[in-house]
Amino acid sequence: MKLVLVAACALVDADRRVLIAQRPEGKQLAGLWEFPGGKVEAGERPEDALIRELHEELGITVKENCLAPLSFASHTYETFQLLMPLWICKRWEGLVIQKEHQALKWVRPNKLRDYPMPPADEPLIPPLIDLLGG
Ligand SMILES: Nc1nc2c([nH]c(=O)n2[C@@H]2O[C@H](COP(=O)(O)OP(=O)(O)OP(=O)(O)O)[C@@H](O)[C@H]2O)c(=O)[nH]1
Ligand SMILES: [Mg+2]
Repeated sequence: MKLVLVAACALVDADRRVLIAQRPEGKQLAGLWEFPGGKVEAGERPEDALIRELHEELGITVKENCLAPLSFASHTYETFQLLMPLWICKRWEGLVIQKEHQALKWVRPNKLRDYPMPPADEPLIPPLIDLLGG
């Protein structure tokens, strides 16, 4: 089965809330809430892919030394195997703006389960609660 590598990020604000974004209509898993990020292109470093996606999707500029690895998701979807490292980022340049998603929301980690997320994302919630204290 095809392995798809996706780089994703939990942006964390001063109140220890995490940014989630609602996937656009017409895309796979439309309407579900996800961590910003996207597919790593051929020959691209995952960190570069993430920095690129954060700029495309949210308009922010992130430096690589402001990305810390937190966990990863591995999930078997019907047509592909997803492998998705999740970085955490507390510092960036620019204001977060909604460019490609239906909506953006800052939520405390222990409230993430109130928002329907892709099935791959569930195991990423406990490490966020551990790190950020719920
Ligand atoms: N960004 C992101 N993708 C996720 C998450 N969870 C999850 O299963 N995925 C899956 O990972 C894949 C990457 O999705 P994506 O739509 O963000 O990719 P992309 O930004 O490169 O968009 P594009 O392929 O339309 O250009 C999708 O199949 C998506 O369903 C998540 O939390 N964040
Ligand atoms: Mg994306």
